[in-house]
Amino acid sequence: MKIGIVDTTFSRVNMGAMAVDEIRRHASVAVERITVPGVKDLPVACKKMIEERACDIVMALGMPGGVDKDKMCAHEASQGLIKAQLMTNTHIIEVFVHEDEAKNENELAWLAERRTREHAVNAVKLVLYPEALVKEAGTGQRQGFDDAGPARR
Ligand SMILES: Cc1nc2c(=O)[nH]c(=O)nc-2n(C[C@H](O)[C@H](O)[C@H](O)CO)c1C
Repeated sequence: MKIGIVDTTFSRVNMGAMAVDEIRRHASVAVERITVPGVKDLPVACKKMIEERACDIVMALGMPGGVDKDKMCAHEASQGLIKAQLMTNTHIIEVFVHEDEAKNENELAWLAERRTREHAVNAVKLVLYPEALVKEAGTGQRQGFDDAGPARR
């Protein structure tokens, strides 16, 4: 079992290091990591992780900036990641933390760490313990900010 981690230098938080650390806390698996400049470089890097480095799942970690051009880049990157998943029949967990989700630098760093770590656990569950995710179905999980919880009537 091997998990790939791809992150970016554009990000203001070392999301890759956090992902590796969290995976190590939950599973004894091989981890491959590479860093690319920005989110639009993630799709091909993730595809290479799957096809050339035999990863069973990959985390794509990125931080889109707050201006319209950044949001466009993030959307394009997202589409590339979906395409890479379909081409390889392999999950790529997209972990994007938009700079404007946070009200200040402190919250940005906190949010990036929490979302990265929670999605790292999701990646481990997807490949090693898929039944654990079935148990969480419909529970309104969120990665980063608080869970929404199940809707009640
Ligand atoms: C405008 C822009 N915005 C972002 C961003 O918000 N977040 C990010 O990670 N990368 C951005 N980039 C860089 C591109 O993703 C990519 O790295 C370059 O176009 C080189 O391929 C660009 C060019």
